[in-house]
Amino acid sequence: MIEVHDLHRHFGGFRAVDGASITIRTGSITGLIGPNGAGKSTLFNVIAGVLPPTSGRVIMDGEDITGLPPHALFHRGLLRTFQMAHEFSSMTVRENLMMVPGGQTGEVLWNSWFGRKRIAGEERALRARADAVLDFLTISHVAEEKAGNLSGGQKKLLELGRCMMVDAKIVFLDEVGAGVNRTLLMTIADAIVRLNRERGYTFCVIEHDMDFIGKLCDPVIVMAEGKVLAEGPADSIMANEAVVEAYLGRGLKNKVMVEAAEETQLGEAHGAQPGLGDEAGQGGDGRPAGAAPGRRLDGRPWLAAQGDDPASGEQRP
Ligand SMILES: Nc1ncnc2c1ncn2[C@@H]1O[C@H](COP(=O)(O)OP(=O)(O)OP(=O)(O)O)[C@@H](O)[C@H]1O
Repeated sequence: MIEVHDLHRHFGGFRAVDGASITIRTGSITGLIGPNGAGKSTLFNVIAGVLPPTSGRVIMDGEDITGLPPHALFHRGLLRTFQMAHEFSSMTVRENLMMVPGGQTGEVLWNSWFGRKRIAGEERALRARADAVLDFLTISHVAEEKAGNLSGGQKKLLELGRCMMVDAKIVFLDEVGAGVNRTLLMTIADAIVRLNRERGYTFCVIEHDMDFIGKLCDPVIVMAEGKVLAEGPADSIMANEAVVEAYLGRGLKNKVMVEAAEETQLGEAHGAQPGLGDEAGQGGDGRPAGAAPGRRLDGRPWLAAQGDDPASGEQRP
């Protein structure tokens, strides 16, 4: 369990995190949502040791881990992935996975001369583990591909795979769905649920896609202006006036709600089935066909369903 007590992180006079207290229960998939600039990533960075807090405490399983560097947290099984995936682009996908566990015999020059047998044995074991991870994530077909050639969604799966190469206890995922097409988002969601149920991983997930949050996360914690605004099951959070207002402000909220009601009536008339797995096409604004507007509570447009990260023009194998 992670407990965050009255955490502050200020940048000069600006309070990016302003007295946030949260609990991440062991075995949960906890969602962390909030409008842009709410302080979600900063909170992640402080918990994961990327930034020191201005004040406050982070406790993991009863031990104070406040301010420990990322490598120390890594050894305790606490990992954080980033909005932008951090792969070694000129190495293959399998190699990216194989290099995650540290302390390999071959890293020492002396051993590379005199410990060849041991190194070969370790490499075989690592390769087998990497291949099992790729199989679990259903991306075995890209094992030999240079990681730089992967699509945005495949890079996110690779990040998850890196967490699986060590025995992670708790994984902080930052905007796992950003720039990812709906099909791969389903694969990522499925991998998260299986890692949670079958291997006992705890997750804390920042995500703007409310279908994704609603299907995966319990509880959902909402941040606004550096503070925790609300916490609870996804459906009650999405119906929470204060939460919708924090995202939209009252004028825009009313407009979006009227549009959402109209759109729902239209969707029902056409028998549309909104949801994460809806791949029947798209609405004119880029969201999947039948998905109600406002599923992104911040009102930003949906990404195109075809291909990941359309803006980046990334090449996919
Ligand atoms: N290193 C920094 N220096 C100064 N201000 C920062 C720094 N990092 C973040 N901020 C500010 O802190 C606020 C919170 O940023 P943060 O990235 O944590 O928000 P967020 O909720 O993750 O937003 P988003 O959903 O857009 O990623 C923002 O106003 C941001 O500009």
